[in-house]
Amino acid sequence: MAQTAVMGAGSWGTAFAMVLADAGNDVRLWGRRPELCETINAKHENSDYLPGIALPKEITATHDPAEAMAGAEIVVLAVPSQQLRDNLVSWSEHVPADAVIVSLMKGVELGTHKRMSEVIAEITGAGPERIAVVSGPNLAREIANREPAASVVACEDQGVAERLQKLCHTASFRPYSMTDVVGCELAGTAKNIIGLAVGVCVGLGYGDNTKASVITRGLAETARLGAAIGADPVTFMGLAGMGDLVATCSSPLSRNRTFGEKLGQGMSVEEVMGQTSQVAEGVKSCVSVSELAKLHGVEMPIVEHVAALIAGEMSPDELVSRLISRQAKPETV
Ligand SMILES: NC(=O)C1=CN([C@@H]2O[C@H](COP(=O)(O)OP(=O)(O)OC[C@H]3O[C@@H](n4cnc5c(N)ncnc54)[C@H](O)[C@@H]3O)[C@@H](O)[C@H]2O)C=CC1
Ligand SMILES: O=C(CO)COP(=O)(O)O
Repeated sequence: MAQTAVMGAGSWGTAFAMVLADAGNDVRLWGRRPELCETINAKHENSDYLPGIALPKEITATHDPAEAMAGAEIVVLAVPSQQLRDNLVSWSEHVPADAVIVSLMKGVELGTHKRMSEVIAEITGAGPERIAVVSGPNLAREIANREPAASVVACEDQGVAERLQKLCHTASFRPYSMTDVVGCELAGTAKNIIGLAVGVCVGLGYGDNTKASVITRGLAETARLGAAIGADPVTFMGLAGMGDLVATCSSPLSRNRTFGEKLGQGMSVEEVMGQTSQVAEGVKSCVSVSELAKLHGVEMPIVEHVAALIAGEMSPDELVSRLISRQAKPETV
């Protein structure tokens, strides 16, 4: 068992802190707002993000990053992807030199096109044997309700992945280990964008054939970019790929799918933003992933159309009709 720090007390940071505590670890949860930390410590509940869920007593919250990470063997990062860089710059002096840094985030940075593990390596100087990713079909509320689910722990060092796997294996959470960090991160990021597209179709009133078509072709274009950036193609068939895509695209709990659904119903991006208190990563990552694909000469039509929709360059109806009327071709990845 280990001393762990979870940096980010939103829905997934808190739910994953529960997983770590259930697995027998000591958990310090860093929260941005002191008053939320006080409530968590006093009431053992994160009333803002997971209301009604009793947190294990082993979780203590703090607003002080130095206190959160003091002596931590495992540092878990759970803030919105576009906010990671700024936070990590201010936290890096407190990250213990030998701690394994675990990303829960599912996004690609705007401007740099870097995956979160690349941002972590750049800012902390940690080598690949100290950087890991957890990703899979893990909607925070279901995990916090201790509904059974599987996930993937990826680290280039298989031994480190296996250690983390043991540290977060509980009676309801079953992690698998793997070494494909690139594939895991890309799959997690792209599924948010495909989830937005599926949500748009749901909002327009389309049914399961449409959803399944977008999911399947979404996975194909994700795997295409994966092949270009060095991912293992098998990852896209696994929990971080197909698994997470199905969970996100099927569930009303998904913020990305819900965001898309509201767009499909006719709301503007600004209107939906105004109603959304939690992060829908695909809204930003559609731009960075679309640019990354272009840099690698890879076509990602669904991602590109979602980026155009978010930029206000096309309507939900146009998104669907333009994708359907693309030139006919063989079904290849
Ligand atoms: N919620 C879920 O079901 C899952 C989320 N994820 C990923 O985990 C990451 C975190 O997501 P959630 O916890 O769900 O998001 P959230 O929106 O529920 O919470 C985000 C947390 O980051 C904090 N935050 C926001 N802006 C910040 C800033 N500028 N500086 C520092 N902290 C800031 C918020 O106060 C909050 O504590 C995302 O990349 C998401 O895609 C991954 C798997 C499941
Ligand atoms: O990543 C998730 C489930 O695995 C959560 O999806 P949303 O961010 O769309 O809610």
